[in-house]
Amino acid sequence: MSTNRDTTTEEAASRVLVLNSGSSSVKYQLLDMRDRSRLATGLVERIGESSSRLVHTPQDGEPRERTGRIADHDQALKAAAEELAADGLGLDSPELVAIGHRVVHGGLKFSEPTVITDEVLKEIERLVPVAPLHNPANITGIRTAQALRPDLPQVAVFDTAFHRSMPEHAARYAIDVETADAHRIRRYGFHGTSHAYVSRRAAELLGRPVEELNLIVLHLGNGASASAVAGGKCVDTSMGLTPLEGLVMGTRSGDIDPAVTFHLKRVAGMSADEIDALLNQRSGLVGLCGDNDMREIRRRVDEGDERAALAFAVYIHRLKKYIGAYAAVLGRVDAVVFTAGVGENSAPVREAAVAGLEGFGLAVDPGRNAVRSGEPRLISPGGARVAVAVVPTDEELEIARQTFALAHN
Ligand SMILES: Nc1ncnc2c1ncn2[C@@H]1O[C@H](COP(=O)(O)OP(=O)(O)O)[C@@H](O)[C@H]1O
Ligand SMILES: CC(=O)OP(=O)(O)O
Ligand SMILES: [Mg+2]
Repeated sequence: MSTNRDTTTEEAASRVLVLNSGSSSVKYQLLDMRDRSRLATGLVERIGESSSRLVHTPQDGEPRERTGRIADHDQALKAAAEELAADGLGLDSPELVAIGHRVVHGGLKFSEPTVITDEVLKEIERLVPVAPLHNPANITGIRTAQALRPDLPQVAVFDTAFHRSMPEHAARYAIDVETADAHRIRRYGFHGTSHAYVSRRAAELLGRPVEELNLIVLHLGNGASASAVAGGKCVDTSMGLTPLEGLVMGTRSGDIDPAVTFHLKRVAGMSADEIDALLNQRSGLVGLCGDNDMREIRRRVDEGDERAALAFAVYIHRLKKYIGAYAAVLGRVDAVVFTAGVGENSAPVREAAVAGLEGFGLAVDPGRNAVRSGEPRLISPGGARVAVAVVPTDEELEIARQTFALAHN
């Protein structure tokens, strides 16, 4: 009898809550892993400001909105828990099997999803200086979730994990080896959950095993990174020790001459913290033109705004350089894949990124590129040597999948 009941309970317990805590936002999703359906999704934005906003969307209902100051990530998560409870999906449910957390920096230790122990949490804390915008928020999310459900496994899924396969020559900076090793200075890479998921989905779209494919994946969100993926494994990626290196982003500079920092210190008298804030928060698209939303930038470009046009041109030029670099790293490219907010939605970015790269076998069909869809799709012309694709990312589903698999073992 009791065995039967246990089995039933185990079968019923199939829900995973996923938390993706960013510097000023929390995205959350409650998924039922039997059919991977989303029972509820939500977003808390502008945490810490007076204009905070929570939007909660139940599976079969209308979105509900709360406005007014949400002081920190702890309050944000508690507000999300209240919204879930209002739908009968409270965190006290016995059907919840685990909580999965996106953790941005996993350093050298973590290359797999990991059940969070005190020791694991200490290591995530130790890595705060190399992910100052992200790890502190991830830690608060973990602590609040632990307090709400101390009995449940809490699982960390690391942005860095997928990139641990990078060969040493791609992960090393060309600086003194002893200094680098003493301070664990190397290239870690981020957005790995997205790069891995999108690579697999791109292979499905192309109808070929991922093991046979060489892909360039362009994750263009507010943070942005490019990866060279050979046979499903990352061989190079544009972010480094921190998520500051590489592409031009919403507020981050991406690649600059490291001497710019000494120059700002010596000549402009700026402190390390001031330079950090400049490069992470007041650079990139926002630094170049005052806006970081690609929709707004394109609107301004279309109206003839010169600063927006320059920002767009700098963004595209950097993107092209990485496409070219990764074509060289891979030797042969089967597909270039666009993903994340900008990559999935901005036809002008995709068109401009590939323009002039016919010599690499790259082209975009204007009709296909103009299609708006939530589905993976090809945007290259029929018969093109290299496929160009749009593949929506789903970091939350991937985190849920990995969390569920680990909680069941
Ligand atoms: N329709 C659109 N056209 C162009 N850009 C868009 C569109 N929708 C969203 N974006 C861009 O996507 C960005 C957010 O991407 P997202 O992947 O959600 O970022 P993050 O996860 O880093 O917050 C926004 O800053 C905006 O520039
Ligand atoms: C690592 C990183 O840049 O993440 P996000 O794009 O969420 O800021
Ligand atoms: Mg993102």
